[in-house]
Amino acid sequence: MTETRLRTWTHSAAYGLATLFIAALALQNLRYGFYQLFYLASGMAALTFAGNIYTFICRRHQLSAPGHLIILTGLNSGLIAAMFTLDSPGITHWIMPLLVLNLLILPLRQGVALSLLLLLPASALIISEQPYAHATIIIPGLLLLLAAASLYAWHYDNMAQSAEDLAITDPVTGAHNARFLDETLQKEISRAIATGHPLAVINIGIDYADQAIDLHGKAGLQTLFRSITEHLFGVIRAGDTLYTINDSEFFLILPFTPEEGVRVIAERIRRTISEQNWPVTGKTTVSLGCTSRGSGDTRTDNLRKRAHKALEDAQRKGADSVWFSPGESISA
Ligand SMILES: Nc1nc2c(ncn2[C@@H]2O[C@H](COP(=O)(O)OP(=O)(O)OP(=O)(O)O)[C@@H](O)[C@H]2O)c(=O)[nH]1
Repeated sequence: MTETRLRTWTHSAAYGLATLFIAALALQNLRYGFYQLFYLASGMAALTFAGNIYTFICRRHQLSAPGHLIILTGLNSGLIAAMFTLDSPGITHWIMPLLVLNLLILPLRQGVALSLLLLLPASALIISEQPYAHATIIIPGLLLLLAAASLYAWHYDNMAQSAEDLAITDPVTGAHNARFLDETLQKEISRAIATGHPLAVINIGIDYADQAIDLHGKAGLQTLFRSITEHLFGVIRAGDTLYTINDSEFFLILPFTPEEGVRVIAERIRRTISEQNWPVTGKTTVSLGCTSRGSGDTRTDNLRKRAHKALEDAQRKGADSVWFSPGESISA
C-alpha cells in the first residue's frame, strides 16, 4: 500500500468514526433536551463529515492537503468557544477524541500545535471550575494522551521516512542506488535544458574488481567499495550526487560543471584513490569515463551509455586512467 493510500484510509476511518461518535452524542443530547450541546455536536459532526468528503476529493494528494488544517481548526475552536460559553462541565471530555483526530490527520507539528492550543485554555478552565482532585487527574491524563499520540505519530513519520530512504539507498555503501540515478539524472537534464547550465557525469569503475573478488571474496570487495564511497563523498562538492551500481561501479552527477571542470574532478579522484592505502586490497586504482551533456542529450540513456562507453575506453587504455567523451551537439 502506498503512503498516500494509507493516509487516505487513515483519514477516512478517523473522520468516519468521529462523525459517528459525535452524531451519537448529538442524538443523546437531543433526547435529554440539551439543545445547545445538540447544536454544537451537530456542527462538529457536519465538519467531520466535510472532512471525509474532502479526503475523498483529495485522495491522490493526502500528503499535502491543506483543507484538513482548516477543518480541524474549526473543530478545535468550536469546542474552545463552547467550553467557555456553555455551562456544561462534561464537555471537557470531548477534548480526548479531538486530540487523537488532530494527531491522526494533521502533519506532526501542526497536530501537536493545534492540540496544545486546545489544551491550554481547556486546562485553565478545568482548574478554575472543577474540584482540585478532578483537575489533577484530567489535565495530566490529557497531557499523557497528547504525548502518547505524538510519540506514535513521530514514530510513524520516521518509519515512512526510513522506508523512503531505503528505497533509494544502496544497503552496502549508503550512497544512492541505480534506481534513484535515472530519476535524478532526468531532473538534472531538464534543469540544464531550462537554465542552459552545463551538466557532466562520471562513471567510475574499480580496476580489476573480478580479480579482487577471486582473491578477497565478495565481502572483501564490499569493504573496499564502502571505503571508496566514503572517500568520494569527501571529494565531491555540495550539489553533486553519488550512486553505487553493479557492485563495483560508481556514478557521479555533477550539475553546473563544464568539460574542463569534469576533467579536473576526474583527475583528482583518480589521483587521490591511487595514492591511498585501502583496506583489504592495499593499493587500488579506478578508471573513469566522463562526459558532459550536449544539446542533443535530452534523455538519461544517452548520458549513461556514453559515460559507460567512456569508462570502457579508459579501462582499455589500461587501469588508473580517465577518458572523456564529448557530448553530442545538434546545431539549430
Ligand atoms: N561538480 C564538481 N566540480 C568540481 C569539483 N572540484 C572541481 N570541480 C570543477 O573543476 C573546476 C576547477 O576546480 P578547482 O581546481 O578546485 O579550482 P577552484 O577555483 O577552487 O574551483 P571552484 O572554486 O570550486 O569553482 C571547478 O570550477 C569545477 O568546475 C567538485 O567537487 N565537483
